[in-house]
Amino acid sequence: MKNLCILGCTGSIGRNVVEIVRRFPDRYRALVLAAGDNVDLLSEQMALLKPRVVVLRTEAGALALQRSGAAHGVEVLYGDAGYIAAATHTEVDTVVAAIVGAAGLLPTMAAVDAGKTLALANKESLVVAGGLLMPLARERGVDILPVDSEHSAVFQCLAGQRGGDVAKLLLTASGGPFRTRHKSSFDDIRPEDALAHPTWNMGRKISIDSATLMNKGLEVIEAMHLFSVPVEKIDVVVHPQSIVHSMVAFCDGTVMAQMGIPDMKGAIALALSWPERLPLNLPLPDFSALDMRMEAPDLERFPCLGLAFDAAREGGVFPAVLNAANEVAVEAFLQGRIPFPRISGLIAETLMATENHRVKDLEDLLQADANARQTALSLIRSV
Ligand SMILES: NC(=O)C1=CN([C@@H]2O[C@H](COP(=O)(O)OP(=O)(O)OC[C@H]3O[C@@H](n4cnc5c(N)ncnc54)[C@H](OP(=O)(O)O)[C@@H]3O)[C@@H](O)[C@H]2O)C=CC1
Ligand SMILES: CC(=O)[C@@H](O)[C@H](O)COP(=O)(O)O
Ligand SMILES: [Mn+2]
Repeated sequence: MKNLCILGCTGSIGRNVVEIVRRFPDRYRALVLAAGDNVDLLSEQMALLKPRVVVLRTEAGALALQRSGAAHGVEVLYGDAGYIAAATHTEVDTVVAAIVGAAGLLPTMAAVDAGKTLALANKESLVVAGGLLMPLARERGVDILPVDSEHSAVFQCLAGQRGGDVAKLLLTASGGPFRTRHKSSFDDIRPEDALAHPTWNMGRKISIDSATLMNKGLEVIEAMHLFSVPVEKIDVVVHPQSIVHSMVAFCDGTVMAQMGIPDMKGAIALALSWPERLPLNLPLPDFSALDMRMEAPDLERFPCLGLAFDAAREGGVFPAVLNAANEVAVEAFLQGRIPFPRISGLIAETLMATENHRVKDLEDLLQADANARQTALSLIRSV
């Protein structure tokens, strides 16, 4: 039996984890559930899973949960200290990191520091602080098992292989909802258009990231850290059907691909059960009916991907700045405050306004993140 702490239990990934725990109750126990603000869904999950500890983002949320009566006999925590206590709980074996954005960084780092196995969905943690998180994981002997579908694919293709034999990581991208749309109409894109992902059903922030191709850019940086591969050895290939989840090319010309239908339960279950596989029995792709395409990404229409490659090459605090500016820009687009093409413009201008430097420590990164948010916000206000 594995005791889990599910950070971000009320989100798209979190709800899939809850489904898996309910399907395999003899293998997994949700000892800790950590939500953001969704008290109602957390209450429902508590009734089903009977956790021992729950966490909400604010004291008001924690009080609302307590007043509802749903938390009888359950320890209720809140805020940063609550998430960190949850992620380091002595009886937890595996922490599922599925909070969205840089908000997931501190509990993810705390989990690794406490020696917990990490099932990592929160790619922003690695984008912001991969240079600190990976050495800490090595020092603590912690396994980081990727939940992100591309990284799960690469992880599976690399299993049993020698790192020195890897020629390229080939990350697939769906291309998002605007893959074939002409740039001249990008100003007309509404949030609901950008949220309509063609193949995956995901949370709001990552859906917008997929539409700008920033998701793939973040994933390039995530892959660099997870697999200790230089950015020059990572390529992005657009594959609109999302059946090939990613590929690895080896020095002999062999290319290994991992495939399956676009359903996150596959990658989540593997991260929880590795090196075993759970009898999930997801439907197989219908290969005889499939018209699988691959094409190059268009960096002219989707500049976010180029910005992320540049930040990866530059290193220092730039990946953290890229991420912070992107979070601000995506939120502003979702609120209708900026048009779609302005997302990449804001990120580029925030990077240009930042003097890059080597990362000293976590404090330094948090400061770079805060400064970038300020810069991006003031650029929005100045229009
Ligand atoms: N969805 C997917 O298929 C995939 C997601 N990922 C990654 O997984 C992570 C989660 O994505 P996804 O599930 O789509 O996101 P969602 O927006 O669906 O869920 C986000 C979760 O984080 C919680 N949360 C949000 N803000 C905070 C905060 N400030 N403090 C604490 N908790 C917070 C939310 O709580 P509440 O709702 O209660 O407020 C919710 O539980 C992201 O990093 C994403 O890039 C990676 C691959 C695929
Ligand atoms: C499911 C998953 O891992 C997402 O990151 C997905 O890959 C997003 O789709 P895009 O390929 O459109 O970014
Ligand atoms: Mn992905």
